[in-house]
Amino acid sequence: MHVFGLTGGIASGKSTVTRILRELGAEVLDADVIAREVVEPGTPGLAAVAARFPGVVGSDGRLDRVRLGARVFGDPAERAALNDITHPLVRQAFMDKLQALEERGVARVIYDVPLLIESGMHTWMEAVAVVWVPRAMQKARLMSRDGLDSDAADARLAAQLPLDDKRAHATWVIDNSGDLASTRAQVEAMWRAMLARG
Ligand SMILES: CC(C)(COP(=O)(O)OP(=O)(O)OC[C@H]1O[C@@H](n2cnc3c(N)ncnc32)[C@H](O)[C@@H]1O)[C@@H](O)C(=O)NCCC(=O)NCCS
Ligand SMILES: Nc1ncnc2c1ncn2[C@@H]1O[C@H](COP(=O)(O)OP(=O)(O)OP(=O)(O)O)[C@@H](O)[C@H]1O
Repeated sequence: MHVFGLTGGIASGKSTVTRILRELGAEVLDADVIAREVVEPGTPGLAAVAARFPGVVGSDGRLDRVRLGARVFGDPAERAALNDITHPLVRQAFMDKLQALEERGVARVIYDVPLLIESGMHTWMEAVAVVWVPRAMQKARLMSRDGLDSDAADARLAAQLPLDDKRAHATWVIDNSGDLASTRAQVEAMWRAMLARG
């Protein structure tokens, strides 16, 4: 099975690229979705997060993501503590899903991971796609999509390697600074290249 990594930065356009890939018939696994599954109510993941970060589970038994985000995005040590809990769980769940897809005979899988390069997981991938935009555009899209002020956007951007550094690891760079038609054309070319690998 071919396993390709897809990454970018917050609000760089990974979801947009993923949507196009799925339309083309690609099987895409999303680390943000898996990261939510491993902290669903009743999971060992949520128990571990709750033990390390008191007060982040609401009265409904669900993770209060806004409160936890406020604790970790501006604080590298707290973020590292959260990553130490969640990342091994996300990795294991990804491996389980990959195995299930392999058993179904799926030939290629794309794994969408915001922190692919920060976590070193890009080295497991056959090839890597980076969804890139200039930093000022990334910040503007982040502020407008999530309703963040400038400081909150900067805190989230500072929690990730800059896109200009990530693109150095890319087999394919998708430049998402143009219109959606331009992005679509690049994604279609990349998908053809993935198919051509057999
Ligand atoms: C801190 C949490 C609760 C904030 O939740 P929220 O709903 O606001 O954001 P969401 O999960 O949708 O993430 C949005 C984006 O934030 C960035 N991000 C998320 N977690 C991290 C992190 N630990 N470090 C740096 N950036 C991160 C990613 O670009 C992600 O796409 C949540 O992101 C979380 O539990 N993070 C830890 C798990 C993780 O590392 N996930 C990333 C994929 S492995
Ligand atoms: N080519 C484009 N032109 C204009 N706006 C765009 C383009 N691509 C994405 N956007 C907008 O930018 C924002 C970020 O895009 P998207 O949600 O796809 O990013 P993402 O990388 O998946 O972000 P995250 O990892 O934070 O979920 C969205 O509001 C989206 O509608």
